[in-house]
Amino acid sequence: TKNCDLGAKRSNFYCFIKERKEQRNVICACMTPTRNLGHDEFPGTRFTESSKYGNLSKEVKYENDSDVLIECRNVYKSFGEKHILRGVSFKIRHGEAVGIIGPSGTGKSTILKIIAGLLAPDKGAVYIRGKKRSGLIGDDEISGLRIGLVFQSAALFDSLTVRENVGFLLYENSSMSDDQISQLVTEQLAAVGLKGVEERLPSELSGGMKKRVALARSIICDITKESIEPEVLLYDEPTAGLDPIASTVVEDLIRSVHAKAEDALGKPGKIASYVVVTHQHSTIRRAVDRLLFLHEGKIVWQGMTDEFTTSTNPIVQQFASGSLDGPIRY
Ligand SMILES: Nc1ncnc2c1ncn2[C@@H]1O[C@H](COP(=O)(O)OP(=O)(O)OP(=O)(O)O)[C@@H](O)[C@H]1O
Repeated sequence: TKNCDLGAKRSNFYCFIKERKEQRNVICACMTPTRNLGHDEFPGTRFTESSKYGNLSKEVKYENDSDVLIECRNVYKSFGEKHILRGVSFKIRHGEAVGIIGPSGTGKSTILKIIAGLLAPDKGAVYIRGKKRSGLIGDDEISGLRIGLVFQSAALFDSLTVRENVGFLLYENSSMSDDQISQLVTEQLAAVGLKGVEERLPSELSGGMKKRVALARSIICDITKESIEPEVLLYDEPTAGLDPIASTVVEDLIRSVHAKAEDALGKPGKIASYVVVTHQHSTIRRAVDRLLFLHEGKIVWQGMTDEFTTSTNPIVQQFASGSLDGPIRY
């Protein structure tokens, strides 16, 4: 593939992009704003208790909702007879780094897809900056908040080079020249610690490198636009299948592209908030600040990361210890 005629390849590339229009929306989607937001300070918090697990579940209450970017309100989702989500409610605020944890098959990936607009809830709604989303993501819902979904598998296009994968949205959507896109791709790759891999195919990368390429693809944006919307990134098990050191690299990268941190080039990160679905304790400890525990279709516990290991909630204790004894049954 690398040696084929560039023109033909580029032409195939655009055909490919056209065919993959649905998938483009998977990578990054845009929605309409209702409020003017943009600070990193958190309002004061207090805790209230509520759930069928008695006084062991915490719900964080904030003084106001002016910094809420995404809200899931009473979301239900079934697949046939399987009732997966049964009234899931939570908010993602500007500046937050949130983890969603819970047993396998409880609907963590499903909730990310609903937030990203790839699946519609059966009941309940997703609010983007206070505005109820009417349907799935569409091309006409552009401006205000970008939502990127980084798949567990990295979901790179096998027949495209790293450069084409990372620049995918810009080749299709922006008025940037090829040279500009190329330069930006190189910069974004450097921001996730990758150099000299632009012309490689995904099959020539390790699992960890693929995840980093997927991350570069999710943070790239059209720099010629006058205003660039804040972005929320959704990571679906970003460290699954990686060795402990490669996991640490990815966890630090996730932190580094956050607006509160600096990327590998020392520039402030661009991601306003992010949500990570994970099973890995290292990712919970290193990459997120607040946790939501999904079980039996609902958020049954939420708290700060440091409360995860000290919680007396039997579900959290069982999950943290990996014990077979407890309320979670397989
Ligand atoms: N498109 C679909 N059609 C039918 N069933 C689905 C679909 N998507 C998900 N499911 C089912 O919904 C349940 C929840 O799936 P989901 O992938 O959201 O769980 P999860 O909590 O992310 O699991 P894991 O931790 O194992 O990745 C599973 O039983 C899955 O088989």
